[in-house]
Amino acid sequence: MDNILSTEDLIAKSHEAKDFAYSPYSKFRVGAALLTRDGTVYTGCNVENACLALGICAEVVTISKAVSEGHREFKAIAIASDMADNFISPCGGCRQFMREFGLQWEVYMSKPDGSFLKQTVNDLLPVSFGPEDLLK
Ligand SMILES: O=c1ccn([C@H]2C[C@H](O)[C@@H](CO)O2)c(=O)[nH]1
Ligand SMILES: [Zn+2]
Repeated sequence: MDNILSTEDLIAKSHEAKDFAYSPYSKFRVGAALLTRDGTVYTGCNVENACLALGICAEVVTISKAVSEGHREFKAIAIASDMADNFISPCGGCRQFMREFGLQWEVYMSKPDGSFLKQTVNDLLPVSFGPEDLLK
């Protein structure tokens, strides 16, 4: 990432977003902060439901907020949870959701102390199926 917003600031925003998590069933709070290529930042959190299967992940909420406001080109997404010992890692569904919008953007998986693990979407979902396979 370059001059737009520091990695540390994007991660901090993902931890702030975690405060809005609606997770009464799992009690597992997740926040995300997404940086678009034009420098706009969107945040989101997981949103669970009494019909448990309807819960949605923080990453899907956040990417959907951006796409629904016209953004499809992303530089990075930061993800936050309360786990002190593990970096929060996106589920398989979220990896596919990210992959829809490219393979070479960055995913920062963080801990509450701000430490992080950086991977590209392609690192997290190699040999993937994507829009290029359908939109020929
Ligand atoms: O990367 C992740 C992992 C889990 N969750 C949510 C889904 C569910 O609400 C709760 C427990 O799995 O955490 C996310 O939002 N993102
Ligand atoms: Zn997920």
